[in-house]
Amino acid sequence: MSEYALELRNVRKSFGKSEIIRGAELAVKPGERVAVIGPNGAGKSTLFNLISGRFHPSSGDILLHGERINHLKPYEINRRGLSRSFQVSNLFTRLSVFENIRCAVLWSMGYKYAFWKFLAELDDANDRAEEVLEMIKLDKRRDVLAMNLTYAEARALEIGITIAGGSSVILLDEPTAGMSKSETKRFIQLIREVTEGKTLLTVEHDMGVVFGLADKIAVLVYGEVIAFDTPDAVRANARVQEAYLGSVLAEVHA
Ligand SMILES: Nc1ncnc2c1ncn2[C@@H]1O[C@H](COP(=O)(O)OP(=O)(O)OP(=O)(O)O)[C@@H](O)[C@H]1O
Repeated sequence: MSEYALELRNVRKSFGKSEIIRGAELAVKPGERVAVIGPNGAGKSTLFNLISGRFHPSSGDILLHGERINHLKPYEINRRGLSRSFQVSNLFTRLSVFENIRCAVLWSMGYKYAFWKFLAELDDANDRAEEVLEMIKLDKRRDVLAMNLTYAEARALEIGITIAGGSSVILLDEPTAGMSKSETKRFIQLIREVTEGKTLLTVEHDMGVVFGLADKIAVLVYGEVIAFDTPDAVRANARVQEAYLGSVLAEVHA
């Protein structure tokens, strides 16, 4: 077993002639919470798409628990224990909160339309769905249709769907985007709770969230990880100050 939950080794990705990811390196230990930050267009979303299998690297390796996942499809990577947050628009809006979670649980159990298997597993799926509802604090909203949730509740449901299958590596793309300050604060706490003991990667622009949530920060600039360290070390890193964080921190302080 590898020492790392997730590893990127000299990962490159080009679209046509433009190289967007240029030799990215990252080694995340099990249980670490990592925020990926960087200027607009640095390649953060592309990196997430590479890790979750939506894109394949042009070269280099991506390893999940020591196993190469470069050429696997998203669902194959998911089956190996990596789960990426779906956007709110991917919720089943006409299903209840409970049913949304149960779908995610059944999917993770490998339910493949076999009715006998479905019946045998339904009790387990129901129990797990109830457990997840409590974790995301939507148990009192269990029968509400997803389309009738508030924005923050819908984002909590999205997190619930992401963690429902028990994946050990979780990718969240700007989990607090669009939330008010007080919602954001509560949500950071929720994310901390539901990802306890798991490996977490987030893409984040909000520095309050980054410093509130992350054990480590990966700074991506022009498709390269120029720093990967604790928040304090990254804050003090001259190269990061120069390339990115200096201006962002000045803004935050202002
Ligand atoms: N499928 C694609 N085909 C061509 N170019 C792409 C594709 N996906 C992303 N790019 C380009 O890659 C670059 C990096 O985009 P990406 O969305 O990964 O950056 P980002 O760091 O997530 O940016 P932001 O912070 O603004 O969301 C951009 O110049 C973008 O136009």
